[in-house]
Amino acid sequence: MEKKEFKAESKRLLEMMVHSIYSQKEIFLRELISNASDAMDKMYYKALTDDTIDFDQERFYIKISADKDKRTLTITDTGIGMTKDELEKNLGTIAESGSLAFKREHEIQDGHDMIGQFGVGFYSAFMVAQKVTVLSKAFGSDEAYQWQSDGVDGYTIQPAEKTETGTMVTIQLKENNDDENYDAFLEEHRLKSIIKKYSDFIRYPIKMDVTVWKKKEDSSEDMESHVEEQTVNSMVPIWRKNKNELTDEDYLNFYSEKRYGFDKPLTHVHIKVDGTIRYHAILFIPETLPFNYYTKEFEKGLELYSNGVLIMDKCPDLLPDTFSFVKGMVDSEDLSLNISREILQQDRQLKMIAKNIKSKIKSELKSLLKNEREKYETFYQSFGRQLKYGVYSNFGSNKEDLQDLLLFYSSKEKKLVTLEEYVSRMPEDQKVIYYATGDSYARIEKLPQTELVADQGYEILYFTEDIDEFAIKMMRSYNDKAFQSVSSGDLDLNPEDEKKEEVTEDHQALVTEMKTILGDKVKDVRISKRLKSHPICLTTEGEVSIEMEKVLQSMPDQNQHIQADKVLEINRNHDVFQSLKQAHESDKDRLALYTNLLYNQARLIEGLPLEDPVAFTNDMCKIMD
Ligand SMILES: Nc1ncnc2c1ncn2[C@@H]1O[C@H](COP(=O)(O)OP(=O)(O)OP(=O)(O)O)[C@@H](O)[C@H]1O
Repeated sequence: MEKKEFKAESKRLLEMMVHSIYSQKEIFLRELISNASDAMDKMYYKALTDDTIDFDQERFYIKISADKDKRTLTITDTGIGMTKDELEKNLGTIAESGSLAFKREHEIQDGHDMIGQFGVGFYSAFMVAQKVTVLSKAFGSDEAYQWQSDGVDGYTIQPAEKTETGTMVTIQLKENNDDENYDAFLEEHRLKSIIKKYSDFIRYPIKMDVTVWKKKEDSSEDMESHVEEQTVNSMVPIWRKNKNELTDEDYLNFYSEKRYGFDKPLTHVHIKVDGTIRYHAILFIPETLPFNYYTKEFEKGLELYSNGVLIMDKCPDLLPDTFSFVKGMVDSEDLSLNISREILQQDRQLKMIAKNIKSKIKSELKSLLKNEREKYETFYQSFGRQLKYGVYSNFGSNKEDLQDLLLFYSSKEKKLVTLEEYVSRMPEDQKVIYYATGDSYARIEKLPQTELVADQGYEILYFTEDIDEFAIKMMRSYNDKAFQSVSSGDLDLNPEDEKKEEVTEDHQALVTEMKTILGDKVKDVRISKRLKSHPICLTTEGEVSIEMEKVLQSMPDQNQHIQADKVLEINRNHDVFQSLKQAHESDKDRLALYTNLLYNQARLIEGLPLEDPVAFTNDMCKIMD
């Protein structure tokens, strides 16, 4: 059977390429600079095996020049150049990568810096060019050739003059239109910023003629400008340097140059991994919350580089949501890029890097907590809430990872403590970790429910953030010690005393009557086992606490109907109890008045709104009569 070859309509293919592969026009410059860098790398590799070649670093550079009158942009390199055949083969065939062939021929393993592999990057020039001219003289050849194309009707190759070995790519820009101002690619600052963004760490100098302003020599006020050639890229990426060569200031400068944030980072982690997957990374833990952190506008992610060339501004897959505050970058030689270098082909490598990064961040935070407590607390003020969300989200699947990073205010220590510190101080007879919730430390401090627990000598953790209790309910326990709210369930404080003071039938009749008066407002009315000097308090039964009810009711969705099952607890040792008893025996209206008043007072103590403020004030007036 005769086998036929596929045919491709090259014109259509080129058109598709130019218009559908890349999402941004400016990346044409990244592609041409990468080609120039590859061409110089090839000289370097040749020199490794050929003693007659002297690889003098000084001679290798890339020059970008713009001509505003002619509307051309030229990218010149002093690399290996191309012969007539190579021009034909590499630039005349889409998807032919001379660089990939070179790597194979010289048995260069992946990850040895050369960038090109797909054989398409060059054509991205046609996104901005109406005509591209390539003038090239190959290493070891006396002849130079000019390749030219308008990207539609094929290309021409003809002999040309060129003294130096290397390549000059000249782009004749398209005419400006309503959608695009192509002239912008001739502006010094635009060119500089594109180079800085994508090609800052190309290993060869990228030179440009730059306008510099300085004071005139004869006058102190007037300024004059002159043009000088400057290298605009940093060349050696800081992440490839050894940690001991770098100072804290270097990292700080990198943070602000990269505009990761306006604050100063609290700390950084510099990672070099040389295992199954190789990568470098610099991660920063910021000090302050970005202003848009809890809005839809905030995008998490790290910069992703492949061999020093920027691939993605913010790669979200590199950071777990819990650590979305981390800033920084990753550079890997082992990524499988897709043809546009905008997406990754495989996420297996990325997943491996992300997993590794997650554990590095965790251990950095742990060491900050252990060794630089003050710094950690600064961090925690900004991002503690995020860690608690991390404990709560995904059905608590990250709780083990995060529980030792949490801090809560302690009733005893009067400062933030870890759960480990709390548990290590627990007296032997204390079975559970006590906590109390409220709007502020001062308010919790005064909660009637905390009194007996504190009297017993037990420490109470104060929860003031809406997420606190949700996170803790997800954890359930820490080191086998369950969390216990001072406002719910049986506190099991004085089992001996309780036995002595059984609830009498009279007491039971009183609270049953009070429950009838309050109706559905409460689940129950009970004689309290947790009150000491206060007459009443509200506690809850079941999973939803009063603080959780407040949070759920403030949300604009279907959770508004969720309510805590409230229990009004009465202190039988308080004088008020005697008044209640008397009213129960002789004056049912008075009992109703007292019951409603006490219930409303208990709501106020919990920071709950009064259901009927007018009725409450009327009740107050009645008892003054
Ligand atoms: N400045 C240059 N000097 C020497 N050779 C070049 C130059 N620019 C392009 N080439 C040759 O042309 C080939 C095709 O370039 P092109 O940019 O289309 O693809 P690539 O760089 O190989 O791969 P990728 O699409 O991944 O960038 C290169 O592989 C290289 O052999």
